[in-house]
Amino acid sequence: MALTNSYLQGVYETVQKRNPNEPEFQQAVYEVLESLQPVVEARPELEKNGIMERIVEPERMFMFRVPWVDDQGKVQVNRGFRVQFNSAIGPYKGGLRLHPSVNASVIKFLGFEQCFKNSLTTLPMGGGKGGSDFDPKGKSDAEIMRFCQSFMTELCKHIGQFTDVPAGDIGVGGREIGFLFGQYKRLRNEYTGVLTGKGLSYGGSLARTEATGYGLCYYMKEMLAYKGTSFEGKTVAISGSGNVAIYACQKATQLGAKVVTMSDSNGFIYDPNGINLDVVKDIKEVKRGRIKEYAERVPGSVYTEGQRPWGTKCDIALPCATQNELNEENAKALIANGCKFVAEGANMPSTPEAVAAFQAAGVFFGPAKAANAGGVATSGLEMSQNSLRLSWTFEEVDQRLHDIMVNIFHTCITAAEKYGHKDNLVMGANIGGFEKIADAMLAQGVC
Ligand SMILES: NC(=O)C1=CN([C@@H]2O[C@H](COP(=O)(O)OP(=O)(O)OC[C@H]3O[C@@H](n4cnc5c(N)ncnc54)[C@H](O)[C@@H]3O)[C@@H](O)[C@H]2O)C=CC1
Ligand SMILES: O=C(O)CCC(=O)C(=O)O
Repeated sequence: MALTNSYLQGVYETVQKRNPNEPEFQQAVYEVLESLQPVVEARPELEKNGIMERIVEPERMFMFRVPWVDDQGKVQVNRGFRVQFNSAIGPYKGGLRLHPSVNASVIKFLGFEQCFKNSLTTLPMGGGKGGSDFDPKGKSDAEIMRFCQSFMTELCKHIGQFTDVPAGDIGVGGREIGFLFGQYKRLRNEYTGVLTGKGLSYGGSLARTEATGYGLCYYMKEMLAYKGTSFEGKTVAISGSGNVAIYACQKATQLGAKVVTMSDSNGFIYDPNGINLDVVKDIKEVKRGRIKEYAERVPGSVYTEGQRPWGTKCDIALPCATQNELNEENAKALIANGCKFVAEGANMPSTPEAVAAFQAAGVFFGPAKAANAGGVATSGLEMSQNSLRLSWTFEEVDQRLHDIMVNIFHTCITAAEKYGHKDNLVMGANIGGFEKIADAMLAQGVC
């Protein structure tokens, strides 16, 4: 599909002019505007009230200096960001990413996507995102702590449990959230649910660690059931070996599939016997090492340097590493190898050309903002538990996560069908996420 609606073309041209040199942000906006064409045509009040012009412009974004001292006593300086994109349906909510590739474009694309994702969960959360170009790779625990404390020293002026609630993303897990929480508490002298993904001893939720990967598999389970099949006996290719990839691998295996690949930014491993997650967790969560060590430890597995896993024969692909990690050529290789189902665990891992290739070949494709919404949904459940001053059991949180993912799938199916694009989950996710935000913006006047 192309962007042919003249109103939306104008909105997109303004985005290009206002955000030059921001390819990821432009890519994310283009896809959403493309999907929303039938909605804008059916609902003239959206144009009259400037909803589209407003929804593509962040409410607020700030950038700040993050100075910290390394283990040699030298001062280092990184750049911090937070975008507070849209608060129509709740306080800003979204993760913090620590990776050298972080810049304004990456943070804005992630914040924009987060608005629609959070809306799909049905929980009251607006969209935000943040991070820094700090590279945690090879840093000591003490360096990570000093960086996190410096980052929070500025961030704490702008967030709060009713304003903006950050969480983890690439490079931010339990260790970092702990350091960030400690510094917020110290500076603000308040003990509140200002972050999610917290440790269980200080207000975290059971199942938040597993939630994005598990949620991805619950979404895929519905995709498979809709087409009359299941995970049982299927071969799955996963990219990444971080939080999302690890728990996607665990749940897919529990549901009867065999996961044969995982990766990191250096290369991928192939294990024809099914990935041994204990080994991956030891490498990635304990030793913080590289995935190639897996092939050194597990007989029969192979490591391929400098490649992604998409040339592997599989029924299901779950990209769980990073944006634009699966291009048109990769999509064609997956299709040629018999892959029939794809759901995105990472944010925007497939390029637009890859998505088009999947859809043209009849591959059932679940986009990130629906398929990986289980993480933020469970963050929403962590916020609920913090407000209630109660903790739910693992089973209770997992059941709620499951039900939310099933509901998101059916929201996508219904929204796509309503606007004449049956089974197009990209259209369904964008439309389903958009309508609640648009209705809230219309109700709240020009703001
Ligand atoms: N953690 C969460 O709850 C959620 C994460 N996501 C998305 O899932 C993806 C993965 O995040 P996490 O697992 O949390 O992060 P993580 O830091 O635990 O793991 C990131 C993984 O991606 C790999 N990676 C990073 N850059 C890469 C590159 N350029 N090429 C290949 N691999 C690369 C890393 O080696 C690692 O395996 C990201 O796109 C993130 O935005 C989406 C929803 C929620
Ligand atoms: O749990 C959260 O608040 C954010 C998760 C996240 O960053 C994402 O959904 O991309």
